[in-house]
Amino acid sequence: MTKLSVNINKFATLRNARGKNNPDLIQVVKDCERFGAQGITVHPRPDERHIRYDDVLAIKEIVTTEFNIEGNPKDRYMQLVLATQPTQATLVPDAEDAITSNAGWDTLSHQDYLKEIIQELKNNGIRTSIFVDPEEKFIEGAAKLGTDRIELYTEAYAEQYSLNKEKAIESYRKCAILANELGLELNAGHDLSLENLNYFYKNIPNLKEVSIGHALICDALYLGIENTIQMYRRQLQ
Ligand SMILES: CC(=O)[C@@H](O)[C@H](O)COP(=O)(O)O
Ligand SMILES: NCC(=O)COP(=O)(O)O
Repeated sequence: MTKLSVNINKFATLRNARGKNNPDLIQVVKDCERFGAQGITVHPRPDERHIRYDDVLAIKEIVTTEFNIEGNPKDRYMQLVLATQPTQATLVPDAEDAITSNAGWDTLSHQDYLKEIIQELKNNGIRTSIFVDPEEKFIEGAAKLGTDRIELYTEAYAEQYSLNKEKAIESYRKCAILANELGLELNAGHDLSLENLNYFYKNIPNLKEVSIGHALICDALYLGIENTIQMYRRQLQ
């Protein structure tokens, strides 16, 4: 089964626009889970422009599915993750001023750094995932880090899907097969949508989880959040 983890960052963007508490993220988490989300993802950024660090601690108190915290494992992220004890920490090498995540790890040149962080997270019982571009050398590098999972960064797939979906999936499928052979579990995310999700799911073996936010929230504006979550779940069948 491939689990759908709903990234709720964009609900927080909307809340922050008025500086009050509408929508209430605690209610959002409860409702997303009730409507079929099998996980909740957040990606707090240093400027707290959407999810805030104190949101993360509050969500942990009520989340009943898998809780996934994404971010660059600098001191503040590590303190937050260790205090929160989520199901999974997804490490993303994004710059402080990045509009959104825009690259995966070079798992070869950051071996020692990542190994140490992964070990610390695993010593605390937290599952780890490493955000990577679909390049075989980075999958091989990830397999030496001791991480439980990798998350394939799907922006390039999403971008190319409408032009040539067979070509768009090629490198992802190769990397997924390699990850399976090397004993790495597999997640995927970024710009997955109702348009491109099912083809990805059908072509990627043993996909454990997709985390989806931006497109899902945009769809929900038209289709409603309950219906939208159900529609995304159906793409994973
Ligand atoms: C790690 C990743 O793929 C990103 O998609 C991220 O979770 C989204 O972050 P923003 O919501 O800040 O764009
Ligand atoms: N890890 C990807 C994620 O959480 C959501 O990415 P997006 O759907 O907002 O692009």
